[in-house]
Amino acid sequence: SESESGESSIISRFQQYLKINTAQPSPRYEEAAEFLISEGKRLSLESQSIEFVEGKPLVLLKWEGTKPHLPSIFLYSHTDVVPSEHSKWTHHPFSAHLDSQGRIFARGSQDMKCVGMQYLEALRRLKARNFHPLRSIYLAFAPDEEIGGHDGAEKLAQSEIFQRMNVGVVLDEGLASPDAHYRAFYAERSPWWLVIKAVGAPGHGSKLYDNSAMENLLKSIEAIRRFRASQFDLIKAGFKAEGEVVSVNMVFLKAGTPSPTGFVMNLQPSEAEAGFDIRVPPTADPESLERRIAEEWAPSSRNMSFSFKQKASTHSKSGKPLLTKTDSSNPWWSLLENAVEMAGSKLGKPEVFPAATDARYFRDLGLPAIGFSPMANTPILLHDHNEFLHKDEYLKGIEIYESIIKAYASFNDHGRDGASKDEL
Ligand SMILES: CSCC[C@H](NC(C)=O)C(=O)O
Ligand SMILES: [Zn+2]
Ligand SMILES: [Zn+2]
Repeated sequence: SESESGESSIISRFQQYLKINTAQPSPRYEEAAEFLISEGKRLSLESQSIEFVEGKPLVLLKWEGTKPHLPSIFLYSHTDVVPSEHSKWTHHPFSAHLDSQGRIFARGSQDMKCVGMQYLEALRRLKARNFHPLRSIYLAFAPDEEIGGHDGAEKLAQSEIFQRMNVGVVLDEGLASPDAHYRAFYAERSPWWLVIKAVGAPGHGSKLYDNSAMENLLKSIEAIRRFRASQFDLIKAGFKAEGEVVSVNMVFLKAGTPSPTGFVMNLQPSEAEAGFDIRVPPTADPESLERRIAEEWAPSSRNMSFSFKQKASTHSKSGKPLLTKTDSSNPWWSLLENAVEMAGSKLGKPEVFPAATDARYFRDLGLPAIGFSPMANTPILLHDHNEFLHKDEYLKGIEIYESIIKAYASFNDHGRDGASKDEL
């Protein structure tokens, strides 16, 4: 109806979703699921709420195609958001405040409640225009992306439900673009969360001797910093994009002998630890990085050991790097590019997502997955204070998805995309 398709009701539905506090570590998943299912029903979509893990519903909506045997279109989003420091925001992060400039402030406005609602709004428009998809369209609203996706996307990807969906292509989140081009991601860097530990003889704080735990750890930190600088230099010189180098950042340091007043100042401790968030692009050689860690960063010859808190693989089980093709062998990429152009916009150069998204679970199955959040002319504010999205960008994004979904759901290459599944 006119009232449902008007700008103010579109924005108010977005605000309604944003106001549901789904922040980790205790997201209100039930409330979000209830809202999404009722929205799905208003659009006459088939809906189900799946609890792979109790209390963590994943909402799955379906618009059946007229050729339901063709591989389906899978529109993915996560419902959880990261926590926020309320006092540092100009508007409360769950108020979804619309300011006089048209900006909507909320945690999740960019990451990624915008995308989830834009999918729904695009379907609403397609239905209003009497569009009939050839391929079935699935929408998933999944829990727990922000804490690794193990109880959400990972379980879905491994489920029989997912197999039966016969997915041909996956859309998941991307990043905002400060310029007029939209960004699209064909791969992502794999997180390796490394902890290195040094041990050494304790001793008097005044004594110079070799092989103390602190000295051993510092040698590693120096080597790691040199490597970090070499990678960062490639970006600074313009040779590589952010997602194309190995990033290493120290995220904790743990050493010293505690005392009631702080730390004991004249004792060299016998243990010292440091943690690093490392991100490995799919084009890097993971074995050479592993060797570097074992031989230079945590060599047992220097009384060091290491472990991983997380070590996502850069390659599939069959040994292929986890990346979605962007050349002519992947029709979904050019369909996306064309659909964005049809809607009057442009895509930038294909990129590697610098962090991790749930798309990795679907690429791991051999499926083409594209990271795309239609936010142009927008500062990148995911996980930041005062995350916002301008309402005009949000509305434009709906048109973009309308164009993409129409192209994807109408694409008929006579079943060949099903056969090429293994090639990503
Ligand atoms: C390994 S699960 C953590 C996922 C998180 N994703 C984003 C987009 O911030 C990250 O890359 O740290
Ligand atoms: Zn996200
Ligand atoms: Zn996030």
